[in-house]
This record gives sequence, C-alpha cells and structure tokens, in this order.
Amino acid sequence: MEYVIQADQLTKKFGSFTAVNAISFSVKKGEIFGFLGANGAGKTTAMRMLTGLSQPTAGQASVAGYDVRTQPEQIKRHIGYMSQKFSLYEDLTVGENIWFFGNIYGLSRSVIKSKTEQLLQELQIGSVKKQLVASLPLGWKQRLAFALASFHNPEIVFLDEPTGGVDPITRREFWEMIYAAADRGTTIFVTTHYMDEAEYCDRVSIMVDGNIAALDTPSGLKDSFEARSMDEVFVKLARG
Ligand SMILES: Nc1ncnc2c1ncn2[C@@H]1O[C@H](COP(=O)(O)OP(=O)(O)OP(=O)(O)O)[C@@H](O)[C@H]1O
Repeated sequence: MEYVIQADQLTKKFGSFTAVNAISFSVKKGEIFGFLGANGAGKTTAMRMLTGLSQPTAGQASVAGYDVRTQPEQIKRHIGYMSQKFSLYEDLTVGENIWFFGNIYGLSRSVIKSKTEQLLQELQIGSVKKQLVASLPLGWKQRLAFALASFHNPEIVFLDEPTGGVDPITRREFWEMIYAAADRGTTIFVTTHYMDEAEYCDRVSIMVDGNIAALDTPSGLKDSFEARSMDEVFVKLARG
C-alpha cells in the first residue's frame, strides 16, 4: 500500500491552547480523503501543517514522501492547494489567471499554451477566456480554481471548503472534477461542511476539539454510529 500522507502524533499549540492534538492517520495514493469537523475543530490548522505553511509543535508528518518539518519547500512543489478564499485574481481575465499560475509553477510558454487549451476545453469555458474572473458565476470560479491548483499535475491536491456557497447541483459538478483527478491517480484531501460531499469521499475523518474522533468509510461510520446519514454521524459525534 502506497501512502502519500502520513501523520504521526501531529500537534499544534498556540500558547497553552492545543488546536491540533497529536493526530495520526494515513492517506493512500488516489484516495479521496474527507477531513471534517465543526468550526474551530482544527482542520485548517492541520491542513496548514500538512501543506508546509506552518510548523508543527510536536509530532511529525510526511507528504508526498517529504517531511513537513524539514522539507516544506519540496512539499509545496508536489502539492496543489485551494484555500477557502481561492487564489484567483478577480481583476484578471480567465486567460491571464491561467498564465499567471503557469508562470508561478515555472512551466514553459509552450506547455502553458497547450495546457491552457486543454483546460478551457475540459471546463467548457473557452467562451469566457477573455472575461474578467469577477464576472463568472461562483461555481465556475471554483472549478477554475481547482483546475489551477492541479495545473502542475501535483500528487496531492488539498481543498479547504472548495464548494462554499453553491447549490448541490453545482457541488456535484465540482465533484465530477475531483473524481476525474482521483481516477488519474491524484490524491484528494478535502475539508467540507456539506454532508452530501462527505458521502462522496472514500474515507472520512471527523475532528472534534483538535482530536480525530472517528475515521472510516462513510458506510463504516454510519454502521458504527447506527446512523442513517453522515449528518447523523456528525451530530452524534459533535454532541459527544
Ligand atoms: N494563529 C492562531 N493563534 C491562536 N489560535 C488560533 C490560531 N489559528 C487558529 N487558532 C485557533 O485554533 C482553533 C482551530 O482553528 P482552525 O481554523 O484550525 O479550525 P477549523 O476546523 O479549520 O475551523 P473552520 O471550519 O472555521 O475553518 C480555533 O479555536 C482557532 O481559534
């Protein structure tokens, strides 16, 4: 079994407050791993450590084979990251955003050009290439942000609440892109508040107050909590 994320007793304290409390888990290559928890449970803090943006206080983790403590720069080159406030430039056109990201990732002009055409075709947004990103519907922006987080073919893509504020059908369209990426072997690590999305994951971990309180497949979790839906699992866990 090839694990692309391994966390061992990973911990983050802010002063005397423990935001992430010695969490341990592994994620397999090509897996869609859901990282759930109520507001303030510690998801973003854990994700920032895994993406090399923040140093752990204790414990360790490896991501794409690199150590989060000593090799954060290598990690950043091997992952994609889509944050809650995704990183598109609203005042640039779709085409300009694609060029901008291609340059950041250090891709050559010819590679950017061919990948741009491919991306516009896949997303079916060729008609808006010259439009400002600000003018696009939110669902389109989210799909573009995901495509750009994956533009350099990273091994793992981290998504922090990628589908906030859109309806279930638009979320479903976004998830079609996630499935396609996972089919190509990309590992997906995704935080979400939406329980329909939790059902789409291969495995789900649920954080409560800095701890991983449960981790299993959606059906395994429903069985062990005698719940009919992930919503019910979540409520039972959050209530303790
Ligand atoms: N830089 C910081 N300094 C002090 N406390 C922090 C800092 N960053 C986060 N925290 C605290 O750590 C806890 C976990 O925050 P975190 O943002 O990781 O939660 P979350 O699960 O991602 O929540 P959300 O769903 O709201 O994004 C919160 O109580 C938060 O106030």
